[in-house]
Amino acid sequence: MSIRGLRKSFSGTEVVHGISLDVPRGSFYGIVGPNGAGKTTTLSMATGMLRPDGGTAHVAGVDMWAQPERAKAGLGVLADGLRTFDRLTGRELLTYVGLIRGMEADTVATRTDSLLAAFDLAGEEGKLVVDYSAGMTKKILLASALIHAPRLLVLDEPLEAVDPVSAQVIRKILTDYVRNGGTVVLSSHVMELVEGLCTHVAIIAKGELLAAGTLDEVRRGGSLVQTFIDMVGGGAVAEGSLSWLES
Ligand SMILES: Nc1ncnc2c1ncn2[C@@H]1O[C@H](COP(=O)(O)OP(=O)(O)OP(=O)(O)O)[C@@H](O)[C@H]1O
Repeated sequence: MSIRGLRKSFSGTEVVHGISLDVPRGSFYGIVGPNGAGKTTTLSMATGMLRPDGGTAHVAGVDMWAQPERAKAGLGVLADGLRTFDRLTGRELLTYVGLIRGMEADTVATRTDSLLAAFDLAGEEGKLVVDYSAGMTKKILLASALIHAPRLLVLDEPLEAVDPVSAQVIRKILTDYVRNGGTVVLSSHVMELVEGLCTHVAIIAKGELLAAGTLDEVRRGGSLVQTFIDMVGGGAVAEGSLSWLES
């Protein structure tokens, strides 16, 4: 994936100021940044969900906004807060997503079985997605992003609200996926996760790219948390400003 000069304004205020980033094929790319930095906005523009005000995004050489159908064919997306067809059961949702991707019904059925089992949702398959917990919803949406076997996965906060056992399962699925030639881009606030999983990392703050490269290039011998805090700046609470909280 390659993005060049992506910009976006909401109500006249620019929140992404021309971000460019190259994600090498086969990399596991972590995007980190403080709340409101512009990670979701940037990933939404790169994956064809939010029209940029300027700039371009290419997936496997295909221009996302000029040829969205072609660009999206090899892409799986887990968006943050995106609504889904939640009046379907987990099995129905996976079947629906597989069929609208143009896959054969037999293949959809086989992959649905294996995804429900892999994400430990097989026992819940009769439940409507609207009644799923936050972590279960994350898992079924991740399964939906995988059913057409994309070569690139873009995941916004894939482990948020997920229990430790499921998180371990998701980590293993993603690591195997990259080992077998896939490319993953994920945003996260959890530095340990990014340091443990990712080969590359980008730090975004206030709508700008502060650093990008391999994990070692970015953290330069230190920890990612320290690099992040040094670049983004600390968030000290002024002494006494919450004194009313003290008993
Ligand atoms: N639809 C919208 N309308 C108005 N402002 C928006 C909209 N979407 C995002 N913003 C603003 O754009 C900025 C960047 O938001 P974004 O969600 O991209 O940040 P983020 O880095 O993903 O944050 P977080 O880590 O908290 O999820 C924020 O100031 C946010 O309020």
